[in-house]
Amino acid sequence: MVQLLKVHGSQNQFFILDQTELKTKLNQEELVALTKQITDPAKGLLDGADGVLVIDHSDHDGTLGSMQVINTDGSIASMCGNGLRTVSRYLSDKYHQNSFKVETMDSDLAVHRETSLAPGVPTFSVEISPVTFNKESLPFDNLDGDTLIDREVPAFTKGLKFTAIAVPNPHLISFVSEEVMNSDVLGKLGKELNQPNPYFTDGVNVSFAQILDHNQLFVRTYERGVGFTNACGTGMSATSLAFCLNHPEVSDFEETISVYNPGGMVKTRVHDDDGSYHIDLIGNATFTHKVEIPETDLHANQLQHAEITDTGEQKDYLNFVNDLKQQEA
Ligand SMILES: N[C@@H](CCC[C@H](N)C(=O)O)C(=O)O
Repeated sequence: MVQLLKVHGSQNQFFILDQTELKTKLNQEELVALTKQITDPAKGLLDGADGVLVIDHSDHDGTLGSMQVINTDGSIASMCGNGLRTVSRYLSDKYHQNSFKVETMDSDLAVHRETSLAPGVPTFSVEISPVTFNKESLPFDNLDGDTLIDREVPAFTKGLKFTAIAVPNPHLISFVSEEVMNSDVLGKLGKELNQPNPYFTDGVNVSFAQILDHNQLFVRTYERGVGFTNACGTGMSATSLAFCLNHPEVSDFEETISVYNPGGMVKTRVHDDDGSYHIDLIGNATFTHKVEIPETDLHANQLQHAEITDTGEQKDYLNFVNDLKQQEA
């Protein structure tokens, strides 16, 4: 039997598969097929998820393992902030270390265990970097200029300003009113830019943000390869950077920013090292279920013999979210 975990960061949900625990690792084709099946709300397990996080060995200095991110549609993402927190907890528990690095597609990122956000809510801080703005790294095309920072793009939506940032996965961000946040604009734009289109040929994660107060945001994201999610960690990190750059009167580099999202709340801290940026993303790493499954079934993409155990952790997470709502009221 092999153990998978169902996990979430701000209720952005994933299954974790540790390839190092298998007799025979799943090949890339098997991983993609498993992801499409297990994350499907109808055909998968536990109402599906937003992707699969695949852990493997890493031989890089200071790392305890590597993480590959597979979106629910089978596309591969270079990074996942909420996912990295849960992978960090998994590796931290497995190797009894609280501060280390995790190899991701583009870089080895520093992570560490943090003081819990609330009782029973394990919390991790992860580094979000490298950060770039140039059109080649996102990539984008057919928009004026080599970067897109706080500019109107009428082809996207009239009257809104957009900022494009790679962290290193691609994000398009707009600061909007409450009315626009509650409209169907984000859903329509997210869908348009994640089907064949002349602007973001590889698709893009689209986030709308509302400024709530000094160093306080609400962010909602339509994710590439997934659709609407409860939260997107890299999206909230990129949005925090756009907040510091575009709205300096209500935000501070190096200070804690509270980022509320439909799945809860995270904290970010944006660092400016002489124009080179990186972000700390701090939030929950919750394991909701353990899934035991025969290894042969995993290779054959058959899920009917999976045995599921509830960890009981979600109760504490929901208490944390309820406390946030009470503080708001
Ligand atoms: N939910 C993630 C981002 C996952 C990848 C994204 N959909 C992409 O394709 O870039 C996060 O928490 O960062």
